[in-house]
Amino acid sequence: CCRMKEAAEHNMKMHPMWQEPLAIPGGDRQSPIDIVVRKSVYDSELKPLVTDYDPQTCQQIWNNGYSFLVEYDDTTDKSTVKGGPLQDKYRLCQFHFHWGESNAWGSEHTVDRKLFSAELHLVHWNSDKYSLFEEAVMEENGLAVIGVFLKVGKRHEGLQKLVDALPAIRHKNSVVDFNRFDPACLLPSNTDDYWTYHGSLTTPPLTESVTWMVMKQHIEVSHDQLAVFRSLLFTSADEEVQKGMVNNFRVQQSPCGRTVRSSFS
Ligand SMILES: Cc1cc(=S)c(O)co1
Ligand SMILES: [Zn+2]
Repeated sequence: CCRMKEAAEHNMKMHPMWQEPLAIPGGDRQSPIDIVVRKSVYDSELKPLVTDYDPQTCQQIWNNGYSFLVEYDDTTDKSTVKGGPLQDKYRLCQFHFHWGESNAWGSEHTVDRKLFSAELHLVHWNSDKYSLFEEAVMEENGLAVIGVFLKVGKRHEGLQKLVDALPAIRHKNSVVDFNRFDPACLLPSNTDDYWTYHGSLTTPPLTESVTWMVMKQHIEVSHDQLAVFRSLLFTSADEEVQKGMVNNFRVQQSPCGRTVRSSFS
């Protein structure tokens, strides 16, 4: 809608990270995209996703000036995803969200142009082939990101522990300890139905190393829970002008002829 475009344009001007760089590595498999359901291709070979998360590997939550990240210890294969379109096992390193200033928009991907209020990204890297995230992030099959749409409705009990930690990290570069959080509680009940395609990170360095798995089923969070996301700030405590952390989504990119496959018919 026009208000969303206005917000996105405002962001492009205000925050360097949302200004699209002139040269993008490769540039023909960027994310996010609109998922055109009638153009997606059912692939019966796609298996169910297998996530195996250990809440003990949860370490901290911090505001990186783009979003807030919940970081996991990825020095062992304790929290992983495999199956689905993936040939290898991928280690969870962090999850974060993208959201709008209004419930009317905020997601990065859309489904037949339908916008959701926010989008969760669970970021994993290929630990069968690489030894560090920093290495995997540069490689074609380096990352696997699970995307989950958030819709405003009933309160999400599992999310509340995370929401309660946000006031402590209002400013950019603030961090607090955060333990024993099981990210599986943020997944929809049905993780067998998803769309998958090859794309990129949606924030710099925008590298084209991501196998995306976008869940068909959304999760619900309450208006109040999302309002706490919007109480975060893009800016650090010492900056004279404080900017509310909202509309931290990237504008949609061209599919460039890519096919989105679905795990369901
Ligand atoms: C690694 C990474 C992935 C995504 S999708 C993001 O927004 C930021 O960082
Ligand atoms: Zn993201």
